[in-house]
Amino acid sequence: MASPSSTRIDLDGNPIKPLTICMIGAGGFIGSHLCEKLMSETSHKVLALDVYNDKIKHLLEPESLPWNGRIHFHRLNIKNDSRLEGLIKMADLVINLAAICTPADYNTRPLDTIYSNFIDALPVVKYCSETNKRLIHFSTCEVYGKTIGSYLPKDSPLRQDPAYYMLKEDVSPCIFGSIEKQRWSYACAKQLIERLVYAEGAESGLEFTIVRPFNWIGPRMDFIPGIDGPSEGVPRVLACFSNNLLRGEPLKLVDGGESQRTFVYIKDAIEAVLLMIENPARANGHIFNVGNPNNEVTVRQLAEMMIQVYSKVSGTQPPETPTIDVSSKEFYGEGYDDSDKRIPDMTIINKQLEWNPKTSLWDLLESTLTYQHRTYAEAIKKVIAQPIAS
Ligand SMILES: NC(=O)c1ccc[n+]([C@@H]2O[C@H](COP(=O)([O-])OP(=O)(O)OC[C@H]3O[C@@H](n4cnc5c(N)ncnc54)[C@H](O)[C@@H]3O)[C@@H](O)[C@H]2O)c1
Ligand SMILES: O=c1ccn([C@@H]2O[C@H](COP(=O)(O)OP(=O)(O)O[C@H]3OC[C@@H](O)[C@H](O)[C@H]3O)[C@@H](O)[C@H]2O)c(=O)[nH]1
Repeated sequence: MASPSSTRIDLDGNPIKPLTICMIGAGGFIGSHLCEKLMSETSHKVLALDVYNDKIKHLLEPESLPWNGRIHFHRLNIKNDSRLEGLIKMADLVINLAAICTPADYNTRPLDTIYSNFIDALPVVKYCSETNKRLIHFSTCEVYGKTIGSYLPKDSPLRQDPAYYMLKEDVSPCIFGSIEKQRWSYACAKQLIERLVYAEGAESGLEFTIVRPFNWIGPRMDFIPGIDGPSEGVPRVLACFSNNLLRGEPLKLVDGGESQRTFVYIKDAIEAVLLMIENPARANGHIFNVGNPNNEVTVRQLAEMMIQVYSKVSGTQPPETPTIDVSSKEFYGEGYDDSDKRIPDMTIINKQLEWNPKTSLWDLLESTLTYQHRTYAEAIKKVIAQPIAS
């Protein structure tokens, strides 16, 4: 690990000046890993904005930590807090991570989803544009929606042709379902804010980078229902399956678990974000896919792998019925729809930032499920042992 005090060098051999970064949504999954990286390996300062700070508490206290004074937490909701503009003005760079980004919310709370991903992000773009601050905005791979190939007949040989499924930033269309499929409220709001950021770049000279994460996973992702989140809450798939494994329940496969995803380890992905932060000349004006095209599985295969890995790291037997099928209507409610397949094209990020992911799916699941077991197994045991209130 590089010492924060040693001068860091960018990809073109120039020394990197310490920055003040205004990170909005710093208390979330990605934000917590990014703060950790910035504190342990760089000299940059972070103004960390969020409604919650549980996931970065270990960085904020005790005062004796080597990065004391380089990270300051500001508890605020960007919807309605006048301090936002002043904090952006204090920074050299703004990173916006704040969003509602759990699929269970997209069709059940579409208004909150659209407001969070579009309306609430507007002032951030506006202040950055007005005060000439560089912006790294977090979008999503969901802006691609479904692949072109998904509209071909099931047995069409063209489905094997990458031209029909590979997702390219500067070429692929954004294909969403009908308006009544409210699943796409999130993707559509993210697409519009991307277009706005891009237009501010074109018309007002905003220096921006847009990140499209492809299923980043790892420790601290979302919550375990009934332990550090609501009992009835539905997090993203890693936390759903972790919860099932911790409780010894079958893993639920939505619509047969046929959808395909590529998963990237959070620590690999954070390396890419650090390259963007420290190489503005190479990152500005670009939209980057950040994912691991080599880690593709169906959701069913992901479940099978997680069952095997969890059994290994916890020393427990897999559940007798390892998986069950549930309909999407039963699991997510009316208006759910899904992306069929998500393989990121890596040409642009390879060329601009020389970044490639390193960690295999098996290895990233092993370290993540070891963390899940250590963090939650005892708490789950206690909850299960409690008599149900009559
Ligand atoms: N994790 C992934 O694989 C993934 C994939 C695609 C896109 N993204 C995008 O990356 C970003 C971060 O995702 P994450 O996985 O860390 O999610 P997360 O939910 O863990 O983090 C988001 C953080 O933003 C905060 N936040 C939300 N609204 C806020 C508001 N109004 N004011 C202040 N803080 C607010 C939340 O409290 C939370 O801590 C999101 O924009 C998401 O859409 C993530
Ligand atoms: O218990 C579960 C949970 C989820 N799933 C399925 O697993 C797949 C992945 O689900 P996730 O919860 O990780 O969410 P998705 O990959 O669909 O979308 C995510 O990707 C990009 C980001 O912008 C967001 O974080 C989120 O929208 C979906 O096909 C979902 O239907 C299950 O089969 N069982």
